[in-house]
Amino acid sequence: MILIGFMGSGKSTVAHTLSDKMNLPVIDLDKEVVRMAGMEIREIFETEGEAGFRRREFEALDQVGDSECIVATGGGVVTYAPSRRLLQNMDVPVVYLHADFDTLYTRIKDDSNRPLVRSREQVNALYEQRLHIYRSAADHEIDCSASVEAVVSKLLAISQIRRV
Ligand SMILES: Nc1ncnc2c1ncn2[C@@H]1O[C@H](COP(=O)(O)OP(=O)(O)O)[C@@H](O)[C@H]1O
Ligand SMILES: O=C(O)C1=C[C@@H](OP(=O)(O)O)[C@@H](O)[C@H](O)C1
Ligand SMILES: [Mg+2]
Repeated sequence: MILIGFMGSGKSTVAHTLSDKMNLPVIDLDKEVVRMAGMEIREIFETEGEAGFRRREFEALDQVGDSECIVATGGGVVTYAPSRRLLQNMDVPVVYLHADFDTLYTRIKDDSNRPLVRSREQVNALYEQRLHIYRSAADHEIDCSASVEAVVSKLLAISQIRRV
């Protein structure tokens, strides 16, 4: 299962709970990029720009291949066409974690680890730009403004559907 959605939708958090329940490993693409680059995300953005980060994120996604796991993507993975194509070609459900902007912004506004979290207006513009891309890239959409446990239950239900 591949989790997509805006920053703060809980992809990294719920991937871990889901992995415990499904007994599958987690791949958090941000962590893979950091590991493969030997640099923090902020450092990659500073030295290589967002374009460099997207290429590294693509390489990390490409390495997932067909391994059975829970993938927590970074919120911008869908903005890079080669990564979108990879997502499309992976034979696992892609789930979009959706919430309204205020819910997400409250979760991320004080976290300095995300270079694209700038002013509220800038982050809101990014959210508006990306909404339709998430929807067109996903097989399923769930509301992630509920508790982590509730979100995980919905994801478990989706994983059951696809197994039949
Ligand atoms: N369902 C939820 N309800 C409340 N807070 C959440 C929920 N999911 C995630 N969070 C919190 O939001 C922040 C961002 O979560 P994270 O998993 O890093 O999101 P993402 O990987 O999608 O950017 C974290 O502080 C996390 O604890
Ligand atoms: O939305 C984005 O462009 C980004 C989201 C981040 O991941 P999370 O969605 O896990 O915060 C991380 O990949 C990077 O800061 C860029
Ligand atoms: Mg994350």
